[in-house]
Amino acid sequence: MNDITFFQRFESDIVAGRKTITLRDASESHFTPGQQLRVGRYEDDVYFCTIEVISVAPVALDQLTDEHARQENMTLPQLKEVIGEIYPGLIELYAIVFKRVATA
Ligand SMILES: CC(=O)Nc1ccn([C@H]2C[C@H](O)[C@@H](CO)O2)c(=O)n1
Repeated sequence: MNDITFFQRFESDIVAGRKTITLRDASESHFTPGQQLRVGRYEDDVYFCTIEVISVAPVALDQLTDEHARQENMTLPQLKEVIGEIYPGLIELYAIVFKRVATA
């Protein structure tokens, strides 16, 4: 059983440590620092790594910076486009900072 999923297209960035943050809605804001999460692919729920949560903090869409984008391994326009596709109309997000601690 996985604790969180990511779209398959982000798997290689997470495993390589290039993606160290994810922006989620309130339904996934309950994770706590120090918690280790089994990570699966959204499309098939296949486990691919374990991450440790470093921090969870609210962030508004218009407060996103180039630093958030860098941690996502994207540009800021790319990040805002992705968020708009996943969470249309959502303004209040939660930034989950993490590190990968194990791979499948
Ligand atoms: C079900 C669901 O919401 N799955 C998600 C949500 C977000 N992501 C990724 C996409 C971006 O890189 C960031 C910011 O939302 O997190 C995801 O992979 N899967």
